[in-house]
Amino acid sequence: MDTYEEVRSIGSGNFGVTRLMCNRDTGELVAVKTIPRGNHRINKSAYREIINHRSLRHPNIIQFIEAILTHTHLAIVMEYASGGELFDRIVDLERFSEDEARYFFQQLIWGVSYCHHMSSMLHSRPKSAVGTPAYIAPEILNLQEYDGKLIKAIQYEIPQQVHISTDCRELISRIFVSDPSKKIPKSFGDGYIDYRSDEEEMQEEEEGPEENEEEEDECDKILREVQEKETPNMKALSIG
Ligand SMILES: Nc1ncnc2c1ncn2[C@@H]1O[C@H](COP(=O)(O)OP(=O)(O)OP(=O)(O)O)[C@@H](O)[C@H]1O
Repeated sequence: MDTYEEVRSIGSGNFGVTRLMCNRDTGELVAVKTIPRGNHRINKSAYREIINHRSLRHPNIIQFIEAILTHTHLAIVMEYASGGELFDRIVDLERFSEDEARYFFQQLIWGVSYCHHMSSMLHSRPKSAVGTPAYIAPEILNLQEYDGKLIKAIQYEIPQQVHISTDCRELISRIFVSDPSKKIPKSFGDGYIDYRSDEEEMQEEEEGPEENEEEEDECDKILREVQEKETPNMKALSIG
């Protein structure tokens, strides 16, 4: 079961570390996210991530490959995106042309649209209240507390020296609005983005996700499946 060998570390997130690894049998490069086990809340989030991720198949979404359970960690093996961080690319180039920005934006919208479309079949909906502050929707950020202060108003401004088309300006002005009812309409993004009211979504965040029996069963099922393949320790992944 010594299938994957570490090549290097790629990055870390809120729950664990992601490494570039090589499948010894096929030579395929994969990304493996390892999450320490033990914390019930993290375990649940990780299982839900597996349940949702493995149901997705789309060219603009990283493909789930498999999950491996060890005594200490849960490892999610997935397709490796070799292009690096979009943010770093923008920083390196200093700025994108509108055509380049459109190229990436379109892919993002396709991926997100697909997730929203699939969310009716998945066991939890895409959430916007977690993650990196810079990427959080304004209405969610408005409610956050930083350094003990509650942020009540956010103003976005496009600097004078940035020249963008009227269409692009219009698009941005309709995305960065804190009133969900004034946001870009449903028809945007192939017509099937679920622009469920963010207030509804925030309320759900506050109350906590719905715990339904079906979801619990699914978590148990995944856990059992993963446990059947349980490997004794992280050596099975040849880390470090
Ligand atoms: N499949 C992948 N291919 C290439 N790089 C990846 C892949 N998955 C993750 N990474 C890199 O590893 C970093 C950490 O990923 P991880 O999924 O742990 O956290 P995150 O998505 O940044 O945040 P969060 O913990 O909120 O999910 C990412 O920022 C990215 O640079």
